[in-house]
Amino acid sequence: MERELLDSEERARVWIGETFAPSSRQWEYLERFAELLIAENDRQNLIAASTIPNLWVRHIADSAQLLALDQRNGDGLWLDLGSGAGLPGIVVAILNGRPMALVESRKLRCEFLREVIDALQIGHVEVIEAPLERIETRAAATISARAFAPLDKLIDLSTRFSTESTRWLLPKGRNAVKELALLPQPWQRMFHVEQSRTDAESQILVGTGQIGDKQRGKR
Ligand SMILES: C[S@@+](CC[C@H](N)C(=O)[O-])C[C@H]1O[C@@H](n2cnc3c(N)ncnc32)[C@H](O)[C@@H]1O
Repeated sequence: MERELLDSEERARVWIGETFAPSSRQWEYLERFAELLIAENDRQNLIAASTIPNLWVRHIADSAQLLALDQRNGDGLWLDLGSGAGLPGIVVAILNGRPMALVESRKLRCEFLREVIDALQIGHVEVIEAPLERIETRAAATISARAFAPLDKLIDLSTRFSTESTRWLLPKGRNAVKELALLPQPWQRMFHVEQSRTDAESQILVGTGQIGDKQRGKR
C-alpha cells in the first residue's frame, strides 16, 4: 500500500501524533525546538530559509520518520552524524528516551545544540564536538546521518561504530538508489530502500548489521 505523503504542516503534525502519541511535554518540546531553530537561523545558517514555512514537514517529520524505522527502546546508543542543528537527533531524542550522541564538528552549531539540550532539559543527549574521524569508537545501536556525506564516504567513516545489530538510517534524497549501486555488493545487500514520507522523490536507505573490513575487501 502506498504511504500517505506528508504534504502539509497539518498532516505532518497529525502523523507525528498518530505514530508516536507524544505527551503534552513532548509536543511542547517539539514546538520549542522549532522556535529555537527559527530564531537561531537568523544567526547561523542551519536550514534553508525557504523551508521555514514548511518546517514541520521538511525538518520535524522528516527527522521523526527515521525513528519510525527503528522504534527500539532501551539503552542502545543512537549516533547522529553531522547533526547540524539537531536534525534528526534532537527530534528523535524528544520523542524517544534512548541515549543520543550528536556528532558535529562546527563550534557554533554545537553551542546551539547545547542550548537546546539545556532549554529542553533532555539529559539523555550528548554533543560530541569534533570531526567524526577523531571521536572515540563506541558501539552504536543506531546510526543516522542526514545530508552528511556521500554514501561510500559515510560508510567508511562510520563502520567502526557498527555491530551486528546496528540499524543504519540514511536519508539520501533523490540519489539513494544510485549511491547504493556504487557500493560493493556485500554492503548493498545490507540495505533496503524506504520511500520518504515527506518528499515523493526522496528515499531512505535502511540497513542492519556490521560493515567489516572483510566485506570491504570483496569489492
Ligand atoms: C549539510 S549539514 C546537515 C546537518 C543536519 N544533519 C541536517 O540534516 O540539517 C552537514 C553537517 O555535518 C557537519 N560535518 C561535516 N563533516 C563532519 C565531520 N567530519 N565530522 C562531524 N561533523 C561534520 C557539518 O558541520 C554540518 O553541520
